[in-house]
Amino acid sequence: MNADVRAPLLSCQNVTKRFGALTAVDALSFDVGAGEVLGIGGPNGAGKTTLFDVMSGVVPASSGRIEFLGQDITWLPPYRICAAGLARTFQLNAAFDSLTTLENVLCSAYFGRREVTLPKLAYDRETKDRVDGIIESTGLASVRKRRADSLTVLQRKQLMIACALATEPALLLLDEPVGGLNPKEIDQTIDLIQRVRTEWSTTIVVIEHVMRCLVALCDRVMIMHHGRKIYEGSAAGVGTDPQVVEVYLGQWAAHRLQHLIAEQQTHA
Ligand SMILES: Nc1ncnc2c1ncn2[C@@H]1O[C@H](COP(=O)(O)OP(=O)(O)OP(=O)(O)O)[C@@H](O)[C@H]1O
Repeated sequence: MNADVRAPLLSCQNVTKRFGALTAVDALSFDVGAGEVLGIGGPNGAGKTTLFDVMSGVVPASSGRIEFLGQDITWLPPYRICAAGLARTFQLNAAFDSLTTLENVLCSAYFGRREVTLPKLAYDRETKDRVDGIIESTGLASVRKRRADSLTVLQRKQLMIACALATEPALLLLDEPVGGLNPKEIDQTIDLIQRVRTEWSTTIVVIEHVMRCLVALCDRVMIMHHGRKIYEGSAAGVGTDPQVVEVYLGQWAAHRLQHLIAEQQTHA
């Protein structure tokens, strides 16, 4: 798919985030086209999660502008950004531990799209059915009545995706969705993200260190270093970019990535 022909769903222009003297995100500009999957990689501390924090309103930008669906969302609080259709997951578990899987996803469906007043919490039949469908699709049906703090690492990651989907996002930000998972679980999660893209028509930006995940999922990859973009292009080009190999992958991982891409092209 050619991302260039699509109107941008999200546009980041010179986005900067400073923590005191440290510039975690440094005048970063990029677009995300409707329907595409953009992968973000880069060394630890490159500013990837901070970028998600700024995009989702968790921390305010120091400067720059973020447009989503034609609206300036740069200074909006997280709940308004979520209500506008931009949802995210976190590297670490971010569910309500004492609530069940079902209750967590219902809460997201209820609070994610509207400005509602506590303590009112009422779900209509349509919402309940939609939530049941999401729980089924994300692989959580067998644990729908289990408390979140009793779930496995994979299930907790699935729960974060389920909660995000319950807000009906146009854009979903996934922060290391396969971090800490074993190879079989990684395959399951790649399959889930592919289904999120096709079945929910969701545009996705995914931060990941696991290169085979980025290769399997992404139309385009951006690599960050010291808060800046050092590469933007195909996943296939990542392993041959001298600066990316130097500061991030190293020769061994770059070689493995090239091998993986060659294998994928053979089977395509
Ligand atoms: N709240 C904060 N206060 C001060 N410094 C912060 C804060 N959050 C992040 N940083 C710093 O900003 C830089 C970027 O961190 P960030 O977590 O965005 O990197 P990352 O690319 O996501 O790394 P990783 O791959 O390890 O998750 C790091 O130097 C980090 O220590």
